[in-house]
Amino acid sequence: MTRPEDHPLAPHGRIGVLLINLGTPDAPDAPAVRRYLAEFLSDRRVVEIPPLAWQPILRGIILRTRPKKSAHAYRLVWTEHGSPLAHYTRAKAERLLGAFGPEVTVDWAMRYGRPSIDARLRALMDAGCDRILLAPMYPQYCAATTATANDKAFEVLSRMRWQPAARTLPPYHDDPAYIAALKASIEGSLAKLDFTPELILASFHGMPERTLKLGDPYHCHCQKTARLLGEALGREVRISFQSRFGRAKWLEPATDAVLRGLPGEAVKKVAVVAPGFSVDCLETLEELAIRGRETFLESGGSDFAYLPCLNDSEEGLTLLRGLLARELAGWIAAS
Ligand SMILES: C=CC1=C(C)c2cc3[nH]c(cc4nc(cc5[nH]c(cc1n2)c(C)c5CCC(=O)O)C(CCC(=O)O)=C4C)c(C)c3C=C
Ligand SMILES: [Fe+2]
Ligand SMILES: [Fe+2]
Repeated sequence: MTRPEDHPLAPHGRIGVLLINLGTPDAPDAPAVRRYLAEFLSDRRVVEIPPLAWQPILRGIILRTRPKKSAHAYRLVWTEHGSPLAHYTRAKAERLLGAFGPEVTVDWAMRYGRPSIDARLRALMDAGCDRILLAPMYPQYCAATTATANDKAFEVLSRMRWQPAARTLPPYHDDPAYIAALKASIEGSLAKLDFTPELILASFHGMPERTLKLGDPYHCHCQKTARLLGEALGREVRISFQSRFGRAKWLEPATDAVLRGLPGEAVKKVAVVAPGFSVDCLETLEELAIRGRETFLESGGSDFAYLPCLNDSEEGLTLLRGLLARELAGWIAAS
């Protein structure tokens, strides 16, 4: 492995930024989804059941039944560039290359699946980086997302004799720049609709309710984002939680139940947004834009729109540039 002092392009060391997202299967078929789910659902930050009790359920039931069903859902959203989650995450990294000057390189990795955090951290070091900003792509902190991404990166570093310096991007759920980016993106999308929604529903990924009682700030972060977004837009933004998994009680209200109930409250026209997802993925494009629409229209709604995530839009990139520049400021000034 090349070390900073012998890298031909970077005699004084370079700075790396690693955008980290959740991960996604390599292909929309059952074997690839099974490999992905086996890694994801074996993470003790995600499923907090002791492995002796959980692994038999995971291997015996879930990994036998879910991959086929999920692969079908993935096929509905798969693009010519592959999985939307990977495509947009890569696009963000590519479009940020050069944004912080010649000393800073930007790369991307996935917590589960490929490209792995291990491989991309080593690639950054091979390119001469001796300072690395780890940037989990989650506005709201959650142990099941933010913490496990950082854990994995530090686990990789823990095996190195000579580590780079590392820091992590904090959550940005209430950052004015994030709220402003959401507002601009949502207003742009609303302007293109051929109907006027009576309500904006902000759907966040769910979590077991127990994690709230154990002190995870995720639920509070989501509530604050939704409140600030409503204030910025000057209209009601209702919150809900999607993607329930397993039998435990999850955060409520559930997105599908809210969509089913809205027409009964005389809300017939709805726009759904997913501010917790930095990029569109299975959970937004299939669960919200396809199944959510069906649920709402079958329940008596007349008009439904799913508004896209920030993805690699100008608003999204301006936000990310600002967030990352703030973390890099000390390093760039010093190097
Ligand atoms: C115990 C199970 C799960 C917890 C806890 C969980 C938390 C959580 N997840 C995200 C973001 C994403 N999840 C995605 C897919 C997905 N999530 C779970 C389960 C839990 N998530 C499963 C089983 C799956 C796979 C799909 C399926 O079989 O239903 C994705 C999309 C990935 C993609 O490839 O597009 C995202 C993104 C957050 C933010 C979160 C906690 C806050
Ligand atoms: Fe999830
Ligand atoms: Fe889902």
